[in-house]
Amino acid sequence: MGSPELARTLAELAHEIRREVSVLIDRRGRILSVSVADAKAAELPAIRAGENRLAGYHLLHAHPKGGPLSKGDLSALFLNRLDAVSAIDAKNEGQPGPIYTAHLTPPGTMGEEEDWRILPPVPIFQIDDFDLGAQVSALEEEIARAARTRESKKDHERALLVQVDQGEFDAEERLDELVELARTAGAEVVYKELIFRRNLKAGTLVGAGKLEELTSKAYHLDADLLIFGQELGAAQAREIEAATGLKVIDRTQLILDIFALHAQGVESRLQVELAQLRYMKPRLLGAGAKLSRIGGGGGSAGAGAIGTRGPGETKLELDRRRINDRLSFLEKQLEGGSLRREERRKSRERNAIPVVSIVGYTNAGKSTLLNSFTHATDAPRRVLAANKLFATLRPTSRQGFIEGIGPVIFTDTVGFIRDLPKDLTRAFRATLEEIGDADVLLHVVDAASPGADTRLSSVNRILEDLGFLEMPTVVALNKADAAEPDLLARAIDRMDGVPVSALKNTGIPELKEALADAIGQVQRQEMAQREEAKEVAAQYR
Ligand SMILES: Nc1nc2c(ncn2[C@@H]2O[C@H](COP(=O)(O)OP(=O)(O)OP(=O)(O)O)[C@@H](O)[C@H]2O)c(=O)[nH]1
Ligand SMILES: [Mg+2]
Repeated sequence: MGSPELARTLAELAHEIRREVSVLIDRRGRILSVSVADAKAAELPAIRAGENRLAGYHLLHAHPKGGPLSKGDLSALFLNRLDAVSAIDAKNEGQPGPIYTAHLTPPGTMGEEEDWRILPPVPIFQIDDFDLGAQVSALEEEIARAARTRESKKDHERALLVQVDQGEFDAEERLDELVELARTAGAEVVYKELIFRRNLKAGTLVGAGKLEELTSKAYHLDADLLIFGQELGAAQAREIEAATGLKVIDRTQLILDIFALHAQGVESRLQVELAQLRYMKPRLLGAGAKLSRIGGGGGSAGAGAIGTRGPGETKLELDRRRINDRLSFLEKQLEGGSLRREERRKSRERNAIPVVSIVGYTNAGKSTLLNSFTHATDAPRRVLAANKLFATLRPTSRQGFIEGIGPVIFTDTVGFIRDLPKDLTRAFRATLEEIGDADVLLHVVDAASPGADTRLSSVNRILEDLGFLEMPTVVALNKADAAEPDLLARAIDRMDGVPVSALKNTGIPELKEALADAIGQVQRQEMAQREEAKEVAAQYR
């Protein structure tokens, strides 16, 4: 690890020019570079992406001010996966003082100790005594072993989740929702954190120090995916990737990904692809830069990696030159779709059979309720209901029956979510507009999970955007079986809803009664309007 002569020369030089001096030494003792800079700014070769090894270099440097290893030295060690970093104390007129050395600790040791181990300082003449080589090979062996275990058990990408709390009242809920989204996308959440920050940092959102902490967490928890609950700008995502070496995606990408996984039918696939391309387009510009991935497990960039999935079997086409062509093709295709829908709408006799649109937050139990309404508990009539977000993407209609009304068509719709990505709202607008064809809306609320009120208002906000807030609406407080009784009682009061359990089939008759009332009212109104029109017509005859 360098010779006493080299150490002495460095100390003299640092003292003379009053700057830090660094040299990079490879494992055969050859000096690769010399820089007048501290460890963080020293010139270092790029890390070999995806390799489960150390960099193979030892950074030796002299501090004119003296003292042990600084925070900057240690993070340079960590972030660059150096074999070791050493600092020579040069404050004594260029006479080299003790040498401080640190090397990394093996991954998976979080909580027990730091990311690095600082060895006891040694006087310069003992510099040849330590066998850094043995230390380093032991460490590399351990890193490789961890990587092998990881490869063998890895069917899920392991992810760190970060939600920035800017003082929103529902920050905690947002983090929980992010966990659900990540889980639905097939990630294994190994760490989550709510980071309080009133002001976001332009480049890194959470600041360089926090990113370092997260990099360290990822190293020890063997994760290579970092998911942000905030939308990241293209430049921001790249900066965070560069700083952490992790694959970085945001909530929007995660949602797009889930939609891509669940999209069924030609039209939803086109809609999802359109939304994905619109979102990806600015992010592909300038994304050619090679990223170093610390701890990257090799396979993670393969087929089906989170954040790169396309709808159905098609992998998301990332060729920038073809994006524009594809975008206009998709837009044209979807335009055709909405025209066809328009015609269908016109040709259909205006609701000879009343239509109830089931709307609500994702995972509220809309599909389960549809099944329970239409007694479709057996395949193949059963609609997919699953404890995953956005299980339903395509509107499905089933005929049911309501006492006093007769046959009724129930339509299941795509679930809503707070801050639905703009591109997705746009893409699904045509689908969502079908909600407006209904006579009555059935708004399903999950009354058993915390935050029912916020979810109810998020849904109402989207309905308002679509112009459907004024439609006659019945609120169902679902999952009554799992709800805290007094919380449920309060929710009934506040939201004026009917408690039901779609799963246990309780409260269904009462809910149908409420729907019958609402439909009856709509029918009476329509009847009155028709009568009025007839009278007006009669006057002019
Ligand atoms: N305990 C309980 N769980 C329910 C009830 N209704 C639905 N669930 C569960 O909630 C989860 C979501 O149900 P879905 O019917 O798929 O919800 P959804 O609203 O259609 O969801 P998306 O289509 O993803 O928007 C499933 O795991 C259901 O089993 C209920 O009354 N009680
Ligand atoms: Mg559903």
